[in-house]
Amino acid sequence: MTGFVDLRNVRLTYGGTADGTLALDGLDINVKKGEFAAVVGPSGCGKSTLMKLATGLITPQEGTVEVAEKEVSGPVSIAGMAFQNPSMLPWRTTLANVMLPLEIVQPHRSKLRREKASYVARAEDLLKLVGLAGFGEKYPWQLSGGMQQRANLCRALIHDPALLMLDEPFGALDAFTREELWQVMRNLHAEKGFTVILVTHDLREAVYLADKVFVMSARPGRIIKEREVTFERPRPIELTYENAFNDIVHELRGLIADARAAA
Ligand SMILES: Nc1ncnc2c1ncn2[C@@H]1O[C@H](COP(=O)(O)OP(=O)(O)OP(=O)(O)O)[C@@H](O)[C@H]1O
Repeated sequence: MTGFVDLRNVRLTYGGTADGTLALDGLDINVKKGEFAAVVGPSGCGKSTLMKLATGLITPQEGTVEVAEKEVSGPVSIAGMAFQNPSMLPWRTTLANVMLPLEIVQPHRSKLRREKASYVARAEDLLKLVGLAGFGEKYPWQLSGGMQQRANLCRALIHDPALLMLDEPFGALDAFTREELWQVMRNLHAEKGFTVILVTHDLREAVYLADKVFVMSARPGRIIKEREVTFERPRPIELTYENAFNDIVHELRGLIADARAAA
């Protein structure tokens, strides 16, 4: 069965095939529509490269990349992205930052001027969903790191993407704020039903949020394990202190330790 995001037998070398860096080799990954997938693996194994391939920022030398049953040959407009650094524009209010993609992505770009009020309402609804109701007129530098990352998630979702790509979005936050943001992410996914691929070094984060965790080998990266996580949703944060949860975290930790040792 083809998935919503489907990479097959992908090989990607940076900087020329002869003397470049072979980042991925023989990588297969299949994420179904609406699924929350997490990708974990040793440092430098090619996780961000996988994200760049799935969003069409780079193309592989070998293999195929399909999103929504279409071969990817350029930037994927149905994807929203959020990274570790929210990089909000300091001269724009939070609301104006959240609305930025609408000025770029079609069909919103053409409709923005005419339908401004409904787009503003959409942005305000998103801010409310992540707990930032009333903060739209503040500037990013008036927000805490956790609040900026909440706004960053809104910006990634403002054009209603079918696919959300998250690359270490909670990595720079303290442990408590991170757990709050996990719950925000859990609620957004339940409410909107988009497909998610989350790259993370935090195995607890992967197991808490994902339906399926993909474990990568050391570079050149490929998928060495696909681990289903079947805990009932919505998942309470207390789940992360239960034995069944920690057993999966330890299992993943063991796989990554072995992958590092084999490198
Ligand atoms: N633009 C580039 N040019 C050359 N080499 C690159 C480029 N981007 C990444 N690489 C190399 O490709 C390999 C995979 O990098 P990538 O960033 O995908 O790994 P990662 O798993 O996301 O890393 P980390 O866990 O440290 O965030 C690394 O060896 C990296 O140095």
